[in-house]
Amino acid sequence: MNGGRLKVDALSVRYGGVTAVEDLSLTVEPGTCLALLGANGAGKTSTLRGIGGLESAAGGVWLDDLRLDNLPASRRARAGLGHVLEGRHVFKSLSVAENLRVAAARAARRPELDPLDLLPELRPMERRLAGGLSGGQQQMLAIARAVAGAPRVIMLDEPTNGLSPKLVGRTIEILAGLRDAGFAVLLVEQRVEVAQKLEADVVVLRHGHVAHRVRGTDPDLPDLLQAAYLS
Ligand SMILES: Nc1ncnc2c1ncn2[C@@H]1O[C@H](COP(=O)(O)OP(=O)(O)OP(=O)(O)O)[C@@H](O)[C@H]1O
Repeated sequence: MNGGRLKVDALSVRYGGVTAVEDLSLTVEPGTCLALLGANGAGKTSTLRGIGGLESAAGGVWLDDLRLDNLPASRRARAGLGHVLEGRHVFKSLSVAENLRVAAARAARRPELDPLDLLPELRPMERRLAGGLSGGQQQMLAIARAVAGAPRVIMLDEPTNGLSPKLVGRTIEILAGLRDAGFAVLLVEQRVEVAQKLEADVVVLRHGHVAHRVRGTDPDLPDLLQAAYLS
């Protein structure tokens, strides 16, 4: 079984005097997708970074019964919290295959899902340097690296950012594949269509607070988002 339940209780993230996220609680069940939507600066990235241990945060974070919030980021990752950071983090001077090997070497167990089965388009590129791949291909590799790390929950920060419409569609398929493989998927997005097509649970953030909790399939979602973006 790939997935685990991610539970976040009363998360707050502050940068000096700036409160980026306050009192945010959410749960992502295995085999489901939750999308955090909201305007620029609403606190989406800070939420993922707080959960992942990349920013200091108050509040509780659990993966099933294991409490993570007192662990450093590396231990959270080994416990099964995968994190695809904003901006295609890959080792540019290593090949695709080496990128995957490094990620697998850090993992606490073997992944049940072979990343190249999820992303077969990377197979012909295994020997190429990651730095020579297109932006979209690097984004696919970043997702593959997270899967190679044998996660149980996968967090992704704007995985469709800067992609062509065709690759946005492919990314949605890949995210659906992760969800259907049983992972709990926590996604930060700017594109409402991604949440809609994935039939995700949606949390709309506004100024670091939850403005709405709706289903991605809710026909009111675009209007709610517009109101949240304008206020
Ligand atoms: N390292 C930092 N230092 C100080 N303030 C920060 C830092 N990172 C983010 N912030 C502030 O925290 C708030 C939330 O930022 P965050 O990046 O989490 O929002 P976001 O919803 O992900 O935005 P975007 O869609 O633009 O990426 C903003 O006011 C931002 O200016």
